[in-house]
Amino acid sequence: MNATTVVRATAAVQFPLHRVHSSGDNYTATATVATTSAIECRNLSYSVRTRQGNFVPILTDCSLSIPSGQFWMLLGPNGCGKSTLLKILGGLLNPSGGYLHVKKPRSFVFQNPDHQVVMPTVEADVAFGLGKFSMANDEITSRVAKALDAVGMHEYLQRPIQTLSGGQKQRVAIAGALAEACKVLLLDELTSFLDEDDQVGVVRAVQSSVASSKGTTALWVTHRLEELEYADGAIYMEDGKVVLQGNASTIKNFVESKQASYIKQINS
Ligand SMILES: Nc1ncnc2c1ncn2[C@@H]1O[C@H](COP(=O)(O)OP(=O)(O)OP(=O)(O)O)[C@@H](O)[C@H]1O
Repeated sequence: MNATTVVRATAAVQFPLHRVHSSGDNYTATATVATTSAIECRNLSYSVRTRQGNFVPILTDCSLSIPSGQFWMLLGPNGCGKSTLLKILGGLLNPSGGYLHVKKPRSFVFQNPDHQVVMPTVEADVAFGLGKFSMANDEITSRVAKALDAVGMHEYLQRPIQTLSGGQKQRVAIAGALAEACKVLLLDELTSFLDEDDQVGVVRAVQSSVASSKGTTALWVTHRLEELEYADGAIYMEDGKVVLQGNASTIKNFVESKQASYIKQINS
């Protein structure tokens, strides 16, 4: 059964979740849970093994649920585990334990667009990922046009990649993921190398792409509280754990009050 089709048709459906065994990379489906979420984690953990053979926990007991068709943000202090969690959601790392469900296809957009935008022109780059599907040229042209339109880059179709700004390259990378009709878009601190105009442009491009899509869900890692105004919801992490998830204003208030009490503490 195609999970995405079911989500569009009904409210509460069953998705297979995966039980992850700590000893290896094999995922064995052992449980099902009723959910309409695009992303669902239960008690997810991730450890790394040191040279001495000890396991160091990076993520502990992380549980979260992100509804389909929404734009969410993942926040927390440096080193709390945001990128690690995002990589697990993107299938780039295997968790050590817990339950995980992520709708597919899913795409990961990296912090540095030069690692992802590889073709000579904008058009060729956005079409690049479609090469793996057997798709008619008309369909490729139409998907590339729609994806570039969604990120406000349609007029750059024939532009050589090396003439683009950092923010424009980020948008081309996002368009590549949208052209492949990804259901989940995972974006790792895209705005950290951009100037203020580009930061706002990229976050708005993701917000409008999600809003105009048929059920694409985006999770955006950021340090910038001001970006929360574009989000439907957010997750706050500390020390490898999910501390809170909720609507964007709840998370903003929570982080601001933490910051205020920290400042009060160091000034006292
Ligand atoms: N392979 C690894 N070996 C050892 N430690 C690791 C490894 N991968 C991640 N870590 C540690 O796990 C913690 C979480 O890292 P991660 O990059 O996920 O944090 P982050 O919240 O994304 O940080 P930042 O906001 O600074 O980018 C850090 O302390 C990091 O040093």
